[in-house]
Amino acid sequence: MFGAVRRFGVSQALRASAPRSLSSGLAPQLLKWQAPSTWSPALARPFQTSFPALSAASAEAAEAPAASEQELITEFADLQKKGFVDASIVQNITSTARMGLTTMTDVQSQTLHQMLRGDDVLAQAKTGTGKTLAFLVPTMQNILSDPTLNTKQDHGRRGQASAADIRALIISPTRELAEQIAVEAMKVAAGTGLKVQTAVGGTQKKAGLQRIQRMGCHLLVGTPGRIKDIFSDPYSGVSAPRLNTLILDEADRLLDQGFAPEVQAIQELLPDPFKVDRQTVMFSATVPKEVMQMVKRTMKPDFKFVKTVRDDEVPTHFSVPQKTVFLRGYENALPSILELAKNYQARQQADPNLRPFKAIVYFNSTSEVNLAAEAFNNLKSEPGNSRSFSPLGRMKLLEIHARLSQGQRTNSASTFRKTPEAILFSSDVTARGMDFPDVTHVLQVGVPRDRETYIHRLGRTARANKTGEGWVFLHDGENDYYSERLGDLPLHEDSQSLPTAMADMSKGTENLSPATALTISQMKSAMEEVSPITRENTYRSQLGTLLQSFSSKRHAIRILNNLAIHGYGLPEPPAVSANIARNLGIAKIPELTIGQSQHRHVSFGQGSQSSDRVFGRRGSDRGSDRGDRGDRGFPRRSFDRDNQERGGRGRGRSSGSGERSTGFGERSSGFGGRPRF
Ligand SMILES: Nc1ncnc2c1ncn2[C@@H]1O[C@H](COP(=O)(O)OP(=O)(O)OP(=O)(O)O)[C@@H](O)[C@H]1O
Repeated sequence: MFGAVRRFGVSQALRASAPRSLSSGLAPQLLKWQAPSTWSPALARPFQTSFPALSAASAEAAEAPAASEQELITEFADLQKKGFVDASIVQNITSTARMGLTTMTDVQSQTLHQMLRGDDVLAQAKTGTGKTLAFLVPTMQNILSDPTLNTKQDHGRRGQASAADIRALIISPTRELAEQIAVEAMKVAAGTGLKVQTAVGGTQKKAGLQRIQRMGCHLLVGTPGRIKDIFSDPYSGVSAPRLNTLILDEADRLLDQGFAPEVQAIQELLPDPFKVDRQTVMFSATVPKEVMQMVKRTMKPDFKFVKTVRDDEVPTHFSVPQKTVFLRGYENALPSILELAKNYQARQQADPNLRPFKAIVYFNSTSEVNLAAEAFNNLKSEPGNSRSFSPLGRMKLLEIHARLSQGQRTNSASTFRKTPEAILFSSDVTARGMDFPDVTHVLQVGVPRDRETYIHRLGRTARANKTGEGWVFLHDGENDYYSERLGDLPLHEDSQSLPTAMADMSKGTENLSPATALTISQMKSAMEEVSPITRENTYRSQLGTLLQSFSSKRHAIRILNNLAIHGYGLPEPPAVSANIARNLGIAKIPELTIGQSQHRHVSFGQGSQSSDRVFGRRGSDRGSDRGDRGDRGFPRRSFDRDNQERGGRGRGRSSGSGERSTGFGERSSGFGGRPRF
């Protein structure tokens, strides 16, 4: 009987049993969580549900053979054979014409019974190990088994579903991830009659609501802002009076301070768990300690913690070489990336077994993403010859970040997904959960804001048992910050592969090898084609982020100034408003130019004598509060929480969701915003 064991009548023997070890050799850990000493019954009251009176389904459940529930199932086909999961679902997964999967991953096997049973589950497994299917399959099965949906009669023709039929809600921190989960859910649900709908920001709310009303919905996937919006709107026509499953994908992100208020608000808008029992499920590759407190407060006290990564094991994949390149200056970063791509292409031409170069390049601010994408798109194999081809041939060069419209974001993501050879310049909008096939390289410029960000970004490669490489590009001066955050990860310094990384960009190219000289000239020439306003604004936006990576602010500004001149080809470092300088605590640093600037086209080597006119005086915080207003194009507000539901250039904050707006240092994902509960 499909899903018969859900929620009801779970035997103590079953609860106490631990699963067998999997073939992977990893010792699986199933931790039955004890109510922590800090756990307060009053606080958790809504989640301490006494189980509802037995229904017809529960009577069936009581009869379900407990022994089979304990069995660790590792083949998808066995889910059907042993009566745990509906045949259509299993066929959708196993059929070679569809998903073509045979063996379950550790996290899929080890969460199955708890999920089917309706337990609260926290699952931690490495990136790219199939967590999405791990929560989708049992959740869908539970919906199919729900007696109140009268599924058996309706099976395969559940066209009459209504907008009030939502049984499961999946929340994801990003729009792209929500869409991706929904696409996977629809594949799994094909032919079952289950209705999957999405509710994400950046799309037309009204059209989405009408779709849900017209077609009905059993499983809703969305982003926090839009979900909250829908459930708090009495006129939305969409409600979930019988919702009994709440899933937080990328749970640690959803419980951090940027999202937690919205997620909590959503929980309050859901049916009273005293009246409608609710299973809460959380999945992520990372569960930092500080998030555990929040998890404990959100889940039932006896929730199950399924962990397929050992405490003493590094959380990244062994199969991914991870390299650190120390740069002479930040101006060497883009030429080094160009060199890496060209080198790989050359190797691939010689060795057809190598997969095409498909890389994601992460930066810590959206301005950097935009600048890098523009510069790479301007590349010419013969510097200065606009008719020459790109040195990267036909490689697609894409960008994605929150300052693009949702349409542009979706377009970039889907083009990157289907293009074999491409570079995606990205903010953290794609760092979590995105399943782009065949990514060969993940490159990170600058120290990521925290260890979790590094792990999730790196996880965009080497998914589903494939291989890949990770590279981090840093300035020498960031070493302390780097060691503090990533010191325990298996990163190895590579000082050989990329000579461009250590070239002195302030000098001519005479003493460099022809290949290095050409790469640098190509990059400098491409950068000159980018508008000076874009380059200047990128400098300003980097101030806030870079200052946090260096112990000496003055040192950071010198490094940034070198980048402005030798990397961005500006005649001198752009002026920064007095207000911003004061806020950042750098107003007294002599190397900082304070004031407003006028732009005109400039190119490498023109030097400061041909500089933009600078108003205000160097190293002074004089000037006025108007300073930042006068900086044309200055990113006035942070587009942090980059990976969230906002879209559209320059739109203001649309909800009180904890979005951090600092007005400077638009680090792409809320730098420093670790959750504190
Ligand atoms: N049992 C399986 N066997 C082989 N491939 C699988 C299996 N389950 C899922 N996959 C594939 O593995 C890829 C990664 O899956 P998924 O996106 O669910 O990973 P994840 O663990 O959620 O990763 P992340 O932590 O990055 O969110 C997908 O392409 C998916 O189709």
